[in-house]
Amino acid sequence: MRYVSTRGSAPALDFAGVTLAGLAPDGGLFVPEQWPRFSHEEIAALRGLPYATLAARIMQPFVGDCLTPERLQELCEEAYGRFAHVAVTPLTQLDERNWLLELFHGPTLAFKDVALQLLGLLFEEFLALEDRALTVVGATSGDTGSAAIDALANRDRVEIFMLHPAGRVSDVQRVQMTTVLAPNVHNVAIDGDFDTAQAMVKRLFSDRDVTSAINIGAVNSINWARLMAQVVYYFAAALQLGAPERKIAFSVPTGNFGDVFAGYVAAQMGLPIERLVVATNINDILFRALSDGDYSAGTVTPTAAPSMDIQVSSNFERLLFDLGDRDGAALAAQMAGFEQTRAMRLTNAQRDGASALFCTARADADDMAQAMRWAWEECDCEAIDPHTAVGLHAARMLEWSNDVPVVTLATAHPAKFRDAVERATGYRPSLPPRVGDIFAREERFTSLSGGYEDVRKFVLDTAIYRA
Ligand SMILES: Cc1ncc(COP(=O)(O)O)c(C=O)c1O
Ligand SMILES: N[C@@H](CCOP(=O)(O)O)C(=O)O
Repeated sequence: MRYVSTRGSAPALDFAGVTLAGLAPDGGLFVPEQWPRFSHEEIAALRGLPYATLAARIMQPFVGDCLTPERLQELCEEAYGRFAHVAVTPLTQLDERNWLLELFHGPTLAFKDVALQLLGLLFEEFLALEDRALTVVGATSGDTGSAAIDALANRDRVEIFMLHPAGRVSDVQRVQMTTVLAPNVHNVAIDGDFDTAQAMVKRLFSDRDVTSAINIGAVNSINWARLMAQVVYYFAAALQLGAPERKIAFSVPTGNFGDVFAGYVAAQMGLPIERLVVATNINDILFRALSDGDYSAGTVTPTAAPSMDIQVSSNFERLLFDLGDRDGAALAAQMAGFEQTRAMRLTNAQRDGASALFCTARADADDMAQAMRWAWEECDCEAIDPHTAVGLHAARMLEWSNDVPVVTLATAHPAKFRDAVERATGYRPSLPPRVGDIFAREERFTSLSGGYEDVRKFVLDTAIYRA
């Protein structure tokens, strides 16, 4: 399998190449040259497999000959062996139509662990083969940071700089990152929001002084391997609910458009998906883009679902590329316009293509609180976090044909956002024992307030590994 850039002018790479490269050198995002496709019979044959085996089967066509099937299976067993639930991503039924897909049984309590536990192992594998080291630079609104740090702390040949927006992550998210004192972990709090941090990270990838000094890599959903691993749980859930004989809908709390794009990939691979609901909070650029073609970034408003406080949704570019006849030059021009003005209109082809599979809904603070209360009061004391609540609100307000099960992705453990859950329901979820005594530990991070130049200097001065 080869991978091409959404902006059309970077050389194609294999799976190991894109895993280590992160962002394409032309500023685009890597996507597979074509979508692998499973037949109805091949999908039916996946039913009942243990999660790690299912993961290896779904991912093998993307990995190609960069890993043998046996080695991929071993890595999946190691990555998913750390999850606290034997099913890895279990389903819970809420009522006759609604289900939750619990994606928070990994070490850091959010769906990011599903991909990042594997990505840490893939880095180690490919870096050893190539005998080199990687300096990962990432941006987080809270969950990617904790999951990536857990996955990479103390690993050989890799170090991580993680930028989080100061004061805009939950207390649990912050200490999950800042109490990891491993020498290869560098936490940075920046002045600004997640979009500012993500823009800095992308800029570092195109800064010649940086790329000639360090081998820069990515753990954000910029990195194709992140999305590939997230495709698996769409299959896992749909197979349990009757696929491929039955169509399933998914409601996905969305910020950077990575998780829901993984659902789109599952559909391209042949999984019968009725609809993908792009559920946003009031930072609603995707809601506006999908409902009336207006992709323009406003300012970020802090909400009770801080991980989705995003206005520039990185992976939307991957969808626009696929819906626009994969014309990299045209998309490069469209994205350059967006980067200058922070606004763009979707073309008719992009809008029509998106509406065939996606629909969208938006949740404000009351909607989120009501969804958390509904789950708690009407569904046998089911505590859900505010991000999941955005998805559940959308799942419940949209109209569905009779026999379609609707699966809301439960993207974080309620204890990660226990203040918001308590405000809505009166119940304060406790942190599971696997998180340990994080509030008793020493915190360490560097605060940088001077913008891009400060961050760049810090990375160059601090990096352990050199290109
Ligand atoms: C808990 C949680 N839910 C939902 C999202 C949104 O996912 P995505 O950015 O892949 O759209 C995030 C952040 O990515 C998150 O951390
Ligand atoms: N919500 C994310 C934002 C970064 O998204 P990513 O999926 O591109 O890594 C976070 O928790 O950091």
